[in-house]
Amino acid sequence: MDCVLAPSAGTSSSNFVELRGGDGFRRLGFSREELHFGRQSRINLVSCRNPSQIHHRARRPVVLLCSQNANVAATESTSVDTALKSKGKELARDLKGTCLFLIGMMGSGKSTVGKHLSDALGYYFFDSDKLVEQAAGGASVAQIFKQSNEEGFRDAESEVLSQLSGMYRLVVATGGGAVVRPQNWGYMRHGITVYLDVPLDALAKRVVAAGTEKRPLLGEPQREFAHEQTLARLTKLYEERGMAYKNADVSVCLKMIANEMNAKDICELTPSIIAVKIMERTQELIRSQKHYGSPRIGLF
Ligand SMILES: Nc1ncnc2c1ncn2[C@@H]1O[C@H](COP(=O)(O)OP(=O)(O)O)[C@@H](O)[C@H]1O
Ligand SMILES: O=C(O)C1=C[C@@H](OP(=O)(O)O)[C@@H](O)[C@H](O)C1
Repeated sequence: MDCVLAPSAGTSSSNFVELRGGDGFRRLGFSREELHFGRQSRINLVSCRNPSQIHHRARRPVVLLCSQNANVAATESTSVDTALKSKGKELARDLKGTCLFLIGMMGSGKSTVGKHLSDALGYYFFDSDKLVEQAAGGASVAQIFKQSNEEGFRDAESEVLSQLSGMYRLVVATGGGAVVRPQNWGYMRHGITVYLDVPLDALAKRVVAAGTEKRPLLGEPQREFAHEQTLARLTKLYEERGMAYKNADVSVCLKMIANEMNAKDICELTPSIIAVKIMERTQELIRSQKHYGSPRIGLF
């Protein structure tokens, strides 16, 4: 189904989110309650059938894929699938609608793992880069960097995170650099932040394989030195941001998981396995916080 995240027509003070399917809003039957918006949120759900009526500082409405029902490839073993489902049900009960914000370096798997996670939890999945692109009228992240510099991209990213922070039952894949702005932590702290800690060498392999053109901060490496040059860029970025990632509520270190599972390499850790590990660690956090009393769980 498509999801439109956009401010309300004609006013700048109140925003809204609309979920709609190909057959229209009503048919899918989403209600304010089903979308689980916070009462204090600036975002109000309204029913609007014509997104072209929506204006926001002359930007087009944000249209994104909301992949709660997306087909996550069913290529993994039944036991992992079973663990994913049962852990998902358990954790969803504990979370009480609290959102999960995935943070980590480019290529750490925030989007890939996030979709499995949202599927297991029965949550909606949002990719903040995609929202930023939609807000910019469909321009790619690379184009936005060119047109508005990194600062312009970061402003749009903060705006998206600000809007998402008022919602419930979301898994959000943030951009790798979202952690550098303190204000973004204020937004993400409405939910639980989960750091995907992946070795830099593996990140370099993944992003080179996926193509670096979608990630402008990696530049344009020469083909024959793509791995080395990308690794060098990632290492520099990590030196600048590594400490920020450590602020996450939950850290999932792939090397540690591989050790625990006696896996030879982190390559053996499929997105589903990682999603299960994230849910286990998040459940531990919630259960320990219940003991001390957490202001962030159970708002919903
Ligand atoms: N657990 C994994 N094992 C192998 N490849 C992965 C894994 N997670 C992600 N990838 C791959 O790495 C690349 C980057 O993943 P992506 O989810 O886009 O990362 P991010 O959203 O953190 O930038 C993609 O090509 C994806 O298929
Ligand atoms: O690390 C970063 O600063 C960035 C990461 C990218 O997202 P991914 O982490 O999804 O690749 C994207 O937001 C942009 O290219 C900047």
